[in-house]
Order: sequence, then C-alpha cells, then structure tokens
Amino acid sequence: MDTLLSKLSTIDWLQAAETMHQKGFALIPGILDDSQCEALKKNYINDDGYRKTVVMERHQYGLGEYKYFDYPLPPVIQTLRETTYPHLAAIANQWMQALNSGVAFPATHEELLAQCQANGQRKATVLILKYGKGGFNALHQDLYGSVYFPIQVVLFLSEPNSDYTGGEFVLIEQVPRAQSKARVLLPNKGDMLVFTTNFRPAKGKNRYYRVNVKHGVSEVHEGERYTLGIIFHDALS
Ligand SMILES: O=C(O)CCC(=O)C(=O)O
Ligand SMILES: [Fe+2]
Repeated sequence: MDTLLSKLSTIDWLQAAETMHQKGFALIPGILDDSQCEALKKNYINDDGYRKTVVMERHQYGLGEYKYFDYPLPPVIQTLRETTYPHLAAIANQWMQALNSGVAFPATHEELLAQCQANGQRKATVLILKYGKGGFNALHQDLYGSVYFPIQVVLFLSEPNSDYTGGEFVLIEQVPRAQSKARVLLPNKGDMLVFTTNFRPAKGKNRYYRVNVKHGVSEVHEGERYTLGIIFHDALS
C-alpha cells in the first residue's frame, strides 16, 4: 500500500490535466505492480466482496462479465479512489467553468459520496471486468444517477499481446455537426487510464463547446483481458 501511495504521489497532475484538456484522456503508466494485478484477478472467482455480477451479453452491453465491488472496498481500491479524486475534481471543475455549467464538484471524495447518498445513490460502482476470446464492451458512458462525476479511471490488469490480443480500449468523440473520431489505446499491465465519462470542453472560435465522448473495448481475439474500473459516483441500484 505504501508503494501504491508513493507511486500515486509521483504523478505529474499538471501534465495529466494538460493532456485531459487536449484529448479527454491521460495515460499514467506503472501504477499497480504485478502482484497487485494478479491478486485482483485471482479474487475474481470468489463471491466475497462483490455485490453484483453482470453478464454483459444479457443486456446487450457486449460480451464478457463484470462484478461490482461492495463496501468496504479493498484497501488498494479505496486508496486509488480517494487519492486520485481531488486531482480529477480540479480538472472537472476547470471544465465546468469553461462550459459555464454552474456545476462545481467538492474537493474530497467523501463529500462527493455524501452528495450521492443524499440522492439515494449508495451502491459502490467500482468494478472488475473480464473478457475472453470474442469479448468486447459496446460503446457507452458510465452515469449511474443524476449525481455523477464526469471523469473516471481504468487500471489495466492484463498484458496486451501476451495475456490477450485485440481488446483495445476505444474512445469515440462526437463532435457537433461532424462525424465521430476514434482513438484506440493498448495500455500495459499496471497502467492507469484517466478519461472523461461523458464529455470534454473543446475550444471553439469564441467559446468552449461540448464534445461528447463514449468508451468501449474492441473485440478480444485471444486470451483473457481483465480491467479494474473506478467510477467516482455511486449508483442507485
Ligand atoms: O475494460 C475496459 O477497458 C473498459 C472498462 C469500462 O468500461 C469501465 O471501467 O467503465
Ligand atoms: Fe465503462
């Protein structure tokens, strides 16, 4: 845990914020070590510590499975969630200001959760996802109620091109009155990707405008791909 905290403390958040402003995502390499990735994956088959399993194809979400963690969250996840939040809140607040939205997010994650609770959103949204051959995640946004935080994080628990092939992380930008732009990413095991849940501001001639963003995962060709998704707001159910 101390090593995780010390890794998180070395993140250059100014640079991450700059990349977020430019592109709506920022890749921060080497956050989880191999044993932390393996421990999270190994625990997937157990029932303890999870509140719900979702078989993605049953809801047309894609092909694969995920499990929502229950409170109290495992210490590694709790640390990731509460330590990264204040930095992301600063970025989100700059976005809200640029877009004149009148929304401001609280400085601490505890306060965000209090806002969720006041709105009946009490269920943990942190999840671990597992995809096998043919698995994919359809393009989506992770909003779980009217209180939501616009930035989320994914930690990559498998090594691309060795644990699995295919399975790129996909981001699609929907620019107003234009056709969509796709970006594909293949982060390494242990990397942390920060990205917008629903939109980012882009600079127009006179003011900022909203670019909608969705994310998903392209088809896994071979092997198994696991990720840990950290969403900062909680869910109604
Ligand atoms: O498996 C992935 O890379 C995507 C996970 C995801 O959609 C999420 O964490 O919200
Ligand atoms: Fe997602």
